[in-house]
Amino acid sequence: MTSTEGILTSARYGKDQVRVFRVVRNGAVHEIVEYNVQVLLEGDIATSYTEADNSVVVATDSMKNITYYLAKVSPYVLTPEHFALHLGTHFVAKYSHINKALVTVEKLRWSRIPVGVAGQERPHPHSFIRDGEDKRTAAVEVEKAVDGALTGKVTGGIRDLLVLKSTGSSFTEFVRDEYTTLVEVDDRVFSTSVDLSYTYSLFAIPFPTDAKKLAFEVPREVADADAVAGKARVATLDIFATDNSESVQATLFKMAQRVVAENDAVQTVSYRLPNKHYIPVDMKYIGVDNTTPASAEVFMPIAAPNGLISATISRK
Ligand SMILES: O=c1[nH]c(=O)c2[nH]c(=O)[nH]c2[nH]1
Repeated sequence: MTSTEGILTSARYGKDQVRVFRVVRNGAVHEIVEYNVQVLLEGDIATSYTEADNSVVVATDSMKNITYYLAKVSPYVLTPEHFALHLGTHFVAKYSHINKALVTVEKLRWSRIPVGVAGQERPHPHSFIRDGEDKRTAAVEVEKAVDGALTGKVTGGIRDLLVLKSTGSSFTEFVRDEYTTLVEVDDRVFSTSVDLSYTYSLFAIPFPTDAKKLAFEVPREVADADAVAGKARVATLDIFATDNSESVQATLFKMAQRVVAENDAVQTVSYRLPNKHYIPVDMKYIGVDNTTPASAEVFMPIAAPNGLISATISRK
């Protein structure tokens, strides 16, 4: 017997971890991207849950097929934000009962291999190296209003950007009370795995005149997504490396300020920074000093627990 004790209050479904590799051949010089794509749809799909009505279900297998098809035909495939927007727009334009598409694209690193003798290397036209485990991310929402008007919301970002500095970080003058055991340090190891996301302002998307033709043009609000992503990564690394950090919080704020300052299109910047602790090993038992900031040379990297510092900085 079907229970009527509960009601469906929200529903979305789709395909996760669609792995896509695309090569664009410009003569001998190839451009490549490797993506992990997630597509989730919302709309008039309640009966698929409540009445086993599959007539409203676009199969997640079809969503996977559409992802590969657009990877083949979209002129925007090389930029994660643009590809995600094209995909999202296609879903809501093609299926009248779908009113929201949430598409995330995670871009894996593949950089050109520098070839030649050391010091005089040149980027190879079609050979690449995974030069980092960090991923560029794009999260897009395309929403269709009841009158058919489309709006787009785009969030770009980075995740898993692992960094460490062996000095230029202190932590002092925090609350001291009966629970405090942490000692103040004017020099410490600072390591984090950067998780960054930044939002663009909401924009209108012209309704594709012929969904079959996949009509889509990149809105000007997100036209510079590649440049923004590049500047955000450089700013993050530059501030991390050069800031005389007084805390993860203070360094985070400087990073975010710079991303806002350098990118007119960016409205809010959020960082989530785990503080990956490195504890100086106590060697007093063997008569060796390794615990003061000046003497500490051997550290124990601690997997858990970690601090977790996050904040959102919004354009004034
Ligand atoms: O930069 C830091 N911020 C904190 O909030 C904190 N708390 C802590 O124990 N160590 C640190 N370091």
